[in-house]
Amino acid sequence: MLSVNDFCGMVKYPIISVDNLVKHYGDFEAVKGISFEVFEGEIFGLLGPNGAGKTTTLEIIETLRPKTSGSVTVDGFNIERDADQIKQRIGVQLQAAGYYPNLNLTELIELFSGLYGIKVSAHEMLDKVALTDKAKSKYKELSGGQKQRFSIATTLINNPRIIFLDEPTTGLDPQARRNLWDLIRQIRDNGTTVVITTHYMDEAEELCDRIAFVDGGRIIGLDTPDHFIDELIASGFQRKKEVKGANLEDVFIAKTGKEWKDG
Ligand SMILES: Nc1ncnc2c1ncn2[C@@H]1O[C@H](COP(=O)(O)OP(=O)(O)OP(=O)(O)O)[C@@H](O)[C@H]1O
Repeated sequence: MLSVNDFCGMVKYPIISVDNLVKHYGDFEAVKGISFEVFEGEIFGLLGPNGAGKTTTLEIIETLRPKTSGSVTVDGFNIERDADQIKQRIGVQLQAAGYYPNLNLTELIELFSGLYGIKVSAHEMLDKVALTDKAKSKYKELSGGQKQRFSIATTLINNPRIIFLDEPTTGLDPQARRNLWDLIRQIRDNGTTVVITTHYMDEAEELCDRIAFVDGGRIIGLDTPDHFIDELIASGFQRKKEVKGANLEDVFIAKTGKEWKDG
């Protein structure tokens, strides 16, 4: 039966629930009892400085690292009891070091799909990330932006419900970053929930539907970027200097264009 909320389009299914999660590395408490939910179909950002505990939290949710205490469910499955079901439903961006140097992109996609025990069209996967013209290239021959796009393609092979991207735009130039944001939005719009970590404030503001600020192993705020900013302004905050309606990056993009420059 449909609820009133269904008619308003307001029903939000918590596809990830993290409750009082704690992680110790020896005597050091890296994650100090954090709780949050990620809703189906959103881009959710964990935003914070180096060492805040973002990657640790992500790896526990991905079932790649054991927790110390607390509970985590992913699409209704428990990270300890149902790790296999969770792995089938998620896509995780792999580290570059994991790619076989002598295989081309088509062969790598075929290899990964074989590991999942499924058959996908390598051309279709590369098309999703605008890399069909690099189908015969080796990973090491790609630019930074192309490498990131390829690694995002590998997260989509098993048609996951959720993908996890750990600092996906680090080291990219402005065009490549903006193009990657477009790609991530497109993935969200096609129905996949996206969880990203970043320490770039502009990236979180531009890309994320909701963000959790993580600092020293704790969540110190969770909201939409708009609400965070409105709340700060309502509290009387004013920038010291009037900010111009554009910045140097906008000038650069306007002068150089926004097409795939790295291809
Ligand atoms: N395997 C480990 N053994 C011991 N300490 C660790 C380990 N992994 C991470 N830490 C520590 O836990 C804390 C959180 O690390 P984590 O990588 O989760 O942070 P982060 O927010 O992802 O940072 P970054 O943005 O630098 O990736 C850091 O102080 C880090 O040194």
